[in-house]
Amino acid sequence: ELPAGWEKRLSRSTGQHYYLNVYTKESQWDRPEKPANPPATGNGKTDDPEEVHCSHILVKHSGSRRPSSWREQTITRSKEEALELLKSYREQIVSGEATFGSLAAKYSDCSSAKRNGDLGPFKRGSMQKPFEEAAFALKVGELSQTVDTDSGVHIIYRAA
Ligand SMILES: N=C(N)NCCC[C@H](NC(=O)[C@@H]1CCC/C1=C/[C@H](COP(=O)(O)O)NC=O)C(N)=O
Repeated sequence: ELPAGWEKRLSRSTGQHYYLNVYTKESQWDRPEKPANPPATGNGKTDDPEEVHCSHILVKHSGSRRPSSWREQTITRSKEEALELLKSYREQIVSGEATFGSLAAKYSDCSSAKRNGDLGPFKRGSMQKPFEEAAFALKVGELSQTVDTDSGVHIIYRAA
């Protein structure tokens, strides 16, 4: 009996059997011992990855380390206001009313807004700790809750 989430297939080229992870579509020759991770939201990748590829929406506030951005010369909103804004963006994304990228492009106080919030792939050690911890805890395809850094408050989407 195969562990859950795997299928036994026959390779036409070699006539050998191989095993297909029905969630990630990855295949392997060796018979799997562990059940395949059923995806919670993304493709179930939860092992601590070498690097992650994330996008974020940053809303700065008066306590930000650099209370200025392409959007606003001097940012004076309070942290509470910033959190309210971010929560409304998160609700719009979760409800499907708006896409992450479109809200990042319009409202993110980070220069990555020009790339729909995309930060590209990064390893541990490049972002501020709270951001890194939240990003590396996400599954692929998952959206974080609000995250606090010296830059302001963020929501993070893990693309890969
Ligand atoms: N490796 C990549 N892609 N870029 C280098 C990022 C450097 C890193 N940045 C951050 O940690 C903040 C929080 C997450 C994203 C980010 C973006 C900040 C936010 O805006 P700021 O507070 O700087 O005005 N803008 C750029 O750096 C840091 N160690 O300060």
